[in-house]
Amino acid sequence: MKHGQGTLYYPDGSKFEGTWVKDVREGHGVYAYPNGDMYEGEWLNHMRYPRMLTHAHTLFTLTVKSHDHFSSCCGNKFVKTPIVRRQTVMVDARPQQPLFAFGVIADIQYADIDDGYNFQRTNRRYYRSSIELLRNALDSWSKAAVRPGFILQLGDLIDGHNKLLAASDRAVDAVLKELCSVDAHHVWGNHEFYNFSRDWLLRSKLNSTPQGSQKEVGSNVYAYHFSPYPGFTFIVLDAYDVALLGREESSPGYREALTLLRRFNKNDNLNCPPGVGLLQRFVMFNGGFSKKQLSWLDSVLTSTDERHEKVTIACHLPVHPNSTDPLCLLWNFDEVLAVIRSHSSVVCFMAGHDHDGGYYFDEDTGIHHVTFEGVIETPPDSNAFAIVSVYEDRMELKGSGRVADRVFFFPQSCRS
Ligand SMILES: Nc1ccn([C@@H]2O[C@H](COP(=O)(O)OP(=O)(O)OC[C@H](O)CO)[C@@H](O)[C@H]2O)c(=O)n1
Repeated sequence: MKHGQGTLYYPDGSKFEGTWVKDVREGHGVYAYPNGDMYEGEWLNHMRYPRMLTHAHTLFTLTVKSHDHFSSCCGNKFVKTPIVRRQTVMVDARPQQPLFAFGVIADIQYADIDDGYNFQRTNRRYYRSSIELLRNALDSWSKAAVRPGFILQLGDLIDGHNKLLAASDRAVDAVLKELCSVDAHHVWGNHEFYNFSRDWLLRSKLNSTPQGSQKEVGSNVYAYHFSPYPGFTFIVLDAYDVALLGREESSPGYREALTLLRRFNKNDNLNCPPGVGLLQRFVMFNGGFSKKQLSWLDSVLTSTDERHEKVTIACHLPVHPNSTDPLCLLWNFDEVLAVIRSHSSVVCFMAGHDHDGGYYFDEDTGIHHVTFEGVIETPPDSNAFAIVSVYEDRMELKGSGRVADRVFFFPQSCRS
């Protein structure tokens, strides 16, 4: 057990040098990240306390007791130092400032065409005004007290109708022009593949993979992770890794997808859902993850667990059956749920695709599954976007228009 003063070297190259209480970072310490960033300050329950104050009336105190010494180590790098001390940590009791904030928006599906309807003709689609709603979202984000450091764009940026009108390039340029003032992380949805080939997308501005992590999962899978703030990781997943959309008919991914789809869907039109319940997900406009991507996700989460980070996953397709209409569920949702359930660091799974939105809190794991309402089915006098303010212990999602406000407290498992 790590207890007292010592240094822990993490497998990814980061290190924490400071005080431990029963395997938990508590008291004073320095965390050095592999990229050279460092944080020196107070720690409590594994988390940083950057809001140390000097104004007595705003403080309450927490007493951290340290005693004994280290008796185990990671590798052979621990310094075994006997230590007995009591430390008082002062914590700000005033309303807190978020550590950082980010914006979220889903299914803009812009096209310069008149309004239409979804396939079932139950919901109106506002193709032309969706770009106006994006402008309103950008305006709101730019005026936020803590401006979003980045935007999660959850896929289906432009609508498939553009392809039929030979307007794909024009439409995507128009929307990306609006987004040029922000750092957008783009997720790919089915409408990306109606408009563009996977090769084109990988070479385009819709590939927001940060430099350096390009080849992590393999050149043909669009998945990456980034850390906008120490202790927080975001993972972008490729929901059309195993799919008919965007894969060459001769490719293994296409053949694997066709075999899977044909097993469950006997309809001539593979976009027509088979059966009822969860079987409905086996349609051509959905997709799934390859073993390769799942194993990459597993390895990223092993690393974030070890660092006691909080992870948010962004993906076009929802993966929890209680957070979406089953028609919109990822094909192998059960396999990805098994992976994220086997780790402690995931706090939130954000998706789009189901324009009606959805939400489910998985009590077993403490993971919040949020499916964002689609801009495309949002009337021009409303909107569908969010700003998420991130604190040490929670994320506060402030929704606009059809998106509801929510608070996601981080599960104890990623705090200890
Ligand atoms: N029963 C159905 C449903 C759809 N199709 C065809 O499938 C393609 C994709 O449908 P679409 O509604 O455009 O996909 P979105 O990603 O915009 O929306 C997903 C969810 O439905 C939103 O709630 C399209 O070509 C449809 O015509 C079908 O054949 N049979």
